[in-house]
Amino acid sequence: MLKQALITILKTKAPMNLVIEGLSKTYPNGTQALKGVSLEIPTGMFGLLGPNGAGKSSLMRTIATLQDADAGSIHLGDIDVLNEKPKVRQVLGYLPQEFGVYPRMTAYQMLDHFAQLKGIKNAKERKATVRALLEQTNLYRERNIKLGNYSGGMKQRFGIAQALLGQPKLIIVDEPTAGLDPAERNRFHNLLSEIGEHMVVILSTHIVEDVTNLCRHMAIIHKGEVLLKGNPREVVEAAQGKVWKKMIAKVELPQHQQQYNIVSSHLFDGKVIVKAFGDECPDESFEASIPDLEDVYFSQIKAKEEATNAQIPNQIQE
Ligand SMILES: Nc1ncnc2c1ncn2[C@@H]1O[C@H](COP(=O)(O)OP(=O)(O)OP(=O)(O)O)[C@@H](O)[C@H]1O
Repeated sequence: MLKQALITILKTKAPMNLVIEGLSKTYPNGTQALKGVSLEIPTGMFGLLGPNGAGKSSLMRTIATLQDADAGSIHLGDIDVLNEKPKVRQVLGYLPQEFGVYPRMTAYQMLDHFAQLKGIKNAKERKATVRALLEQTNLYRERNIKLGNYSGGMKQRFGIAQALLGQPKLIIVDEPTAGLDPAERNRFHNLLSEIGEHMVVILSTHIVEDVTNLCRHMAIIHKGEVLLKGNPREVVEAAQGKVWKKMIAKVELPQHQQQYNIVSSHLFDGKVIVKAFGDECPDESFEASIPDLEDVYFSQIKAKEEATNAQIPNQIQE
């Protein structure tokens, strides 16, 4: 019975792609949060990577039918997301950035309540579904603990359990691992990757490691624009021979930032390792470094920042 319920939860008919085309959004205060975003997101884990304020939540909320766009389209399979909101809500599981729970209810009571709201009326079916989800998210043993006493990681796993109710075809998780300790993060990663085998899972995050570890496809977004998209491994391969590193004293950092295209700096053993990005080795004081996704991410963000800053004087002249 339990196994059957789990299979039912995870079963999807045909794989569904999420296709976003030319999506734009400007808030009433004039902030342009999305500027013509286009993405094709297949079944599996998709990482949407960007710093704070990049536009990730705006995009997630629009896909989750919680806010409207000014222009563009979103299709999930044959569902027109912007114009068929009730249909989307039937196949959507959403774990928002701020996920509120009733602290005095136990996980079991709350999930049972959510299951009723999702329309699972049959008590026997609901019991099996709730149990299967608590098992899957590794919370069954803690099912009778009040949610107010859950740790951050347990709350996030509970958030996934509620998002999985109703056999979703699309799961959206917004910044889910912020604030989790390494063990909890690891557990959460395992859970997400298991789910990602069966449906479209969009993971919005500013934590590069989450995307490296989990995602088959990704995009980097900043200032409302998609800067790069692809497979994380291929994206990193394309940066081979372009990352250069050097160890310096802390006091030398400002001068290096001025002189070279430094994309990141990490403290190491009381010193600083700086990394520069470029086709040529900056000079003989640098050595070649094996690139990783963080190098690519920082170089993209920096290039975008510089391009935006370079535009400002032109705008003033006009
Ligand atoms: N309701 C709103 N009204 C006005 N501006 C908004 C609103 N929501 C977001 N913004 C602005 O839109 C831009 C994108 O914000 P968004 O929350 O989508 O980014 P984010 O990548 O999710 O960042 P964070 O991780 O900090 O939430 C930011 O400049 C933000 O200040």
